[in-house]
Amino acid sequence: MLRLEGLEIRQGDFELRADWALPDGAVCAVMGPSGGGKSTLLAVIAGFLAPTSGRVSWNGHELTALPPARRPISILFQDNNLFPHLTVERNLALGLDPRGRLDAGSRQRIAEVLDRVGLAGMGARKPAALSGGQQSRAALARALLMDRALVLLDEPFAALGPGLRMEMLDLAREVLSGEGRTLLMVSHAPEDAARIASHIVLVHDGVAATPEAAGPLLADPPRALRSYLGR
Ligand SMILES: Nc1ncnc2c1ncn2[C@@H]1O[C@H](COP(=O)(O)OP(=O)(O)OP(=O)(O)O)[C@@H](O)[C@H]1O
Repeated sequence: MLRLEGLEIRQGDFELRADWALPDGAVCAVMGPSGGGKSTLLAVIAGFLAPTSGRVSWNGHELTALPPARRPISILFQDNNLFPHLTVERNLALGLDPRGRLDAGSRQRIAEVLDRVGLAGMGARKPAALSGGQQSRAALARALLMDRALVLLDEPFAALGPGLRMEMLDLAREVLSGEGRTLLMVSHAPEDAARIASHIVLVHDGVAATPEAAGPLLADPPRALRSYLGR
């Protein structure tokens, strides 16, 4: 279980607090106005930014002082973070091993996940030879190979058209949250949350609020969420 205890983040004039836990297996959308602190919250959970005070823990183990690579977390951001000079297979190998070594076993596992995300046979291509949607699939495959219990997604599919975005959200839920992993996803689009989220964290006015069940919250949004949703 992801737990944020007495978390405080300060950057210049900006302040954000959070104090909650997220149930295992949740697909949680992080929503709120621009500049509210959604990406900052994910950066602290991932370990790219240290909080001013408070703790981040996973299943009772404190993560606050651990570097990103030692946290049980994989990350999927909008630019996909695929290395342009490496083949898809090599890019994925980096999800298995920091040096990206390839042996028969890793080749087999990579072929399996490529198949699972609909990219069978495309391992030898470089990212530039893939469409935007296929690049998103490759990044998803790498997150899947990393096999970490918590997956952070920061608007991973924002550059895709609406139909393809929904397809990728469905695929992300299907392949990433299938084995009890917890997903935390920043999104600007309420339809993304309505599509896959079990929970919503509303980030506004300096607070990342306790996760709430997505269905009731979207059906009867509080004022802060209403104005964000444009209702
Ligand atoms: N290094 C920094 N120093 C001071 N303030 C910063 C720094 N980095 C970010 N901020 C501020 O922190 C606040 C939160 O930014 P953040 O990117 O987390 O918001 P967001 O909710 O993800 O926004 P958006 O939806 O526009 O992506 C913003 O007001 C931003 O200006």
